[in-house]
Amino acid sequence: MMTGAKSVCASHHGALDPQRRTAWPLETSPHPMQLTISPDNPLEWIALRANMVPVPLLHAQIMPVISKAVLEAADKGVFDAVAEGHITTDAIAQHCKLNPKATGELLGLLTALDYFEYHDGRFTLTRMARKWTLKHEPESVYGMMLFNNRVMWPWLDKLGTYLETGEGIHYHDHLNPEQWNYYQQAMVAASGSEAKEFGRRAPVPKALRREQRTQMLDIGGSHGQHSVALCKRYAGLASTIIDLPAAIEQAAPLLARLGMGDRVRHVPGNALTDDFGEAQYDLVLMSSLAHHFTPDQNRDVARRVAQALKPGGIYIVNEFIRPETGASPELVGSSTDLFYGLTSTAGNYSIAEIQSWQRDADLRTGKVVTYRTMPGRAMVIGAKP
Ligand SMILES: C[S@@+](CC[C@H](N)C(=O)[O-])C[C@H]1O[C@@H](n2cnc3c(N)ncnc32)[C@H](O)[C@@H]1O
Repeated sequence: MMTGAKSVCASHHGALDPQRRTAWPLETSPHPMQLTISPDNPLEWIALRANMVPVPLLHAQIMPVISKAVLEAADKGVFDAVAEGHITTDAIAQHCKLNPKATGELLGLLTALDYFEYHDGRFTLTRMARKWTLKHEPESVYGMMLFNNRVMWPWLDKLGTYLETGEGIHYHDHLNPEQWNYYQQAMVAASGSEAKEFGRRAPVPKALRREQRTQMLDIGGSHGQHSVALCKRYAGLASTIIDLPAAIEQAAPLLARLGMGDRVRHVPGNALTDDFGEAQYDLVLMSSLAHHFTPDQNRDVARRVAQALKPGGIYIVNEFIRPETGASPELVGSSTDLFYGLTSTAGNYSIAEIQSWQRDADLRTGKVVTYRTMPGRAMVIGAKP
């Protein structure tokens, strides 16, 4: 049935569509991974093509409910309750201190969304839910769900004002310590699987393979997962993470549990004003921070990074990429663009824009690595001659 939430699904041509259980041939892929409305039969396909389906109703009525339901389920411990063996509606409601009728409604929606399977009055977690929603699973996005539910959700109310004024909320300026903690936990959750791919596929200067002692600077590096991934791959590499003091207060224990000791260390600072030094780093990474800065600020960061790089060193801007308006739809890049506008007044940038900051800093550009596990993200590389 196309008109249900079940039809609003992520499909990846080339992967298994989770709702339809259909393998799509790789070579038919016109776009990267997309959130789409996916008809279940030829009649629905025709109805969709004939514009008989009220698509905006799905966006306006179904999607907000889906998002909030998933966030509340995580926050109320519903996924973990099922993992711990509370598998009937009443047992889940009792364990999570929820109303049984309301819990039944929530579980129905989450089952339609493929978080649960349901047989004979019992719920079990699907493979997808087990990997991504549980509090203590290594790649879980639980931290992001908590942050989005407790800190970010009220920000969305301000989207109308942002659209009128163009002025975002600049959350880095006024989070309280508890919110900083949710934020840093969210960053761990958001970048856990990405950091693995970054560690495997990030282009590195030859020095990292050849020399015994090499240095990395990780600007806005927070939890340090990207630094750790590279340091595990290159035994001679050590990394300095510069981040805001309030972030480091919360991120320090998150980095400590990765067990890298002094090889990956935090230094409090401000990327907008600090001098990064002179010819001292082989590699500089700035991951998911350019979208909080204006073009001029990013150009200035690139200039100071270029100064701080050794000859042959590289600067990786790891970012969500803003798709050109009218290009193939890419929901991750375009929705995060609006979201970072709302939250920081800045937003995403195109690859060409990022490369222009690097070229203005006399770095050589050309290489761009897109992620296989995350649409809309790329490493944009500038190299110091
Ligand atoms: C979106 S998070 C990205 C974290 C990490 N690099 C990643 O990719 O997962 C942005 C980080 O930049 C930090 N940050 C924001 N403004 C900064 C500034 N002016 N100087 C240094 N760090 C900053 C934040 O505290 C936060 O830890």
